[in-house]
Amino acid sequence: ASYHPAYSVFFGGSHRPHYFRPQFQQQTAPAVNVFDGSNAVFGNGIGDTVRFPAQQAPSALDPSGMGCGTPPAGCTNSRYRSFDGSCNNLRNPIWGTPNTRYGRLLPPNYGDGISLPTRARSGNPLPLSRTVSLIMYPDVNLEDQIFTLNAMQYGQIVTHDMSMIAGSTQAQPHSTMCCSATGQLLELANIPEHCYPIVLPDNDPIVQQTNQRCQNFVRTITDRDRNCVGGNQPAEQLTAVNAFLDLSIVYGNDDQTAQSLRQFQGGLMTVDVRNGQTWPPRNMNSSGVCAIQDINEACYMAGDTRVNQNPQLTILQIVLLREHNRLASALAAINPHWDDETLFQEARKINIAQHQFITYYEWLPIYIGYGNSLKNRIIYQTADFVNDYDDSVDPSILNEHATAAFRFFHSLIMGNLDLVTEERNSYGTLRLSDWFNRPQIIEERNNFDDLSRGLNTQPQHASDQYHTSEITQFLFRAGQQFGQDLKAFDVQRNRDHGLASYNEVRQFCGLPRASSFNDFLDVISSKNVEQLASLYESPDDVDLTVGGSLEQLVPGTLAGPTFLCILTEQFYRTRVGDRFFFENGGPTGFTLPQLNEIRKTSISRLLCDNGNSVRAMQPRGFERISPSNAVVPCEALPRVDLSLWRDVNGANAGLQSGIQGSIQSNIQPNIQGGIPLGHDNFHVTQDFYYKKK
Ligand code: HEM
Repeated sequence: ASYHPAYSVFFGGSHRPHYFRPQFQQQTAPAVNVFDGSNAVFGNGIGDTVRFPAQQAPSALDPSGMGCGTPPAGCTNSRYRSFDGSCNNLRNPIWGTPNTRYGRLLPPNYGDGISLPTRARSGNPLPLSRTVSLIMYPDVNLEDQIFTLNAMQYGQIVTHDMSMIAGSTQAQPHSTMCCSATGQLLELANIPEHCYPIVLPDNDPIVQQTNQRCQNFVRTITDRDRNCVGGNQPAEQLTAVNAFLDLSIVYGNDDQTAQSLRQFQGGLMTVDVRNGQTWPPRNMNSSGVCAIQDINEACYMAGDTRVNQNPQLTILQIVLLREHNRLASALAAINPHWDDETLFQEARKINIAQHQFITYYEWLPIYIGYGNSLKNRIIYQTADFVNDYDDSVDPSILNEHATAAFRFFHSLIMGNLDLVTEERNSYGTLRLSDWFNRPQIIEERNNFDDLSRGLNTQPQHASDQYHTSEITQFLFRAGQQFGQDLKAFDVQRNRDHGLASYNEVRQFCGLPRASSFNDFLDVISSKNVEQLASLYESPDDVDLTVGGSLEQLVPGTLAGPTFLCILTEQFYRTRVGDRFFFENGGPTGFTLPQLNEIRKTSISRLLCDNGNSVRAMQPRGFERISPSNAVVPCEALPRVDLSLWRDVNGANAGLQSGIQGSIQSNIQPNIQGGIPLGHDNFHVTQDFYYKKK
């Protein structure tokens, strides 16, 4: 593929490798200092209380002065994360917490400048989102040649860990989307499910189903948004979950949920036992979260309300839940003197670290490229700590990321889920739309293991504009003939959130601004440019979700340049804005030997250790099985040696690792890279990417 020279500024051998940072920082809200230093009491050590004024100083960008979250009165300088993410940033303790605003790269583009969904520049309505979906996102079944369905599925785990629109189709209960002028959350009782009128010819089956119940919806949102922003500030949507990559999908986003999921014995999470296997506890209030047909069918409870959404998502949630209990039990055997709280928190800390390692080092390079990740300081080649925490970086999830760029990967979804034996024979398949919000199927027969192997065997759908009709015609059909259209939702959300246009973001990301549709030809095929010109009045009207999804992929990544720019920025912030990121040394971190054990983990080993009786996997589970990635017995895959967590002095585990960690972190960390990491995962991946380029 030929690329516009502008790309090389971003992704090629640039003289300015960290292109994103300075430019992005200008555009985003300046850090609001909670303290001026004089009244701050920073603790010197773990367990001290860090005090700060209960309310932040107002700023132009945050008229309420406190986002929408309720700031805690003080932070305990704990060695463990809070469940809601508060006090991760000690200067801005509500950064990244639930019910705070999404971040934004560019100012919103609301139809009325404040809160109405985006309109065409002429004032006319934009093409209907359902029409855009039908024309631009047809169902053409193309397989990814390299990556497995697990690369898609882990992506959904990552996104559920990072954000959820408050009030979305799946947020339970339907809560708020923005904050009042005084900074209070507005509770939105009795708002119907978040969906949109889609006015299309009456014979469109989805329209028939959804129009009726959505007819008053846009009006309600508009009134609410005006209230929320005091009438003169643009609305900002709220995310219902904490922004950190902290397995909140397993542990919950608040203390109450976390408590309800714990057994308070042996550090364990509560599980139900059936057929000799452990399963998440039953959700006694299945209405709205499950579409079960019989009250005896499973409907699970987890840290995230979306856990039941599709069988493969539920499998990964269960794997991560079982991993917690596996770790807690192993730690209890190694350190019999540890109490429930220490076992729970240490197991949680290891589980989160493994998840962060898999996400950043095994999964993310597939999506955003290995070289790009290295260059932008998102991953490092090192066997040392990486102390890159920056308390001026706001970890909030960007609206452009959650509502446009990251949703592009709905393209990777397959409409069928293969059941695969230990011999890697695919003997059957499940139709995705038969099993939305109906997880019982994974407890039947050998399905748990067969679907796990399917995840690592079946290819994902290619990253392109084509989408399975299982999500564009049959989403959540719950036994009906037709369901909803996820891509129509994606386009409509873009407008409801008033995202800056494709052309604006394109320019922001360093590509030339288009003044005619033909100017898009540098990155979009002529057929797609023609279709855009037939749908939209002006190149400035093209929705970010739509334009970005049509760009040719940057080699070695699964995204075009504009989405890649957004994704890269988000994953930078998610890492550098997390005081507890697993590679940081210091009092909240691991010892260096422990950290290098964490770096041995892999998605395949997780599936091996937490299946019912999975006996073999290929080493790189996100890559399809091949002679260079052949299935091997589980024991042959590297595993974290927990004996390094042996508490020799009988001291509290965290304190032990904290002391060692802080001593180690005095050694100048190697954050420039260069020391090869003794881990196979990305060596091969790296070769592959460079070859492909
Ligand atoms: C079978 C797989 C999947 C299904 C059925 C699914 C379905 C959905 C649904 C129903 C929504 C909410 C739509 C709305 O109300 O606006 C959503 C949101 C989203 N999805 Fe997916 N999805 C899947 C996989 C993925 C994957 C693989 C990714 C990325 C790698 C992804 C990224 C997102 C993002 C970023 C959002 C918005 C999150 C937010 O609310 O902030 N999804 N998805």
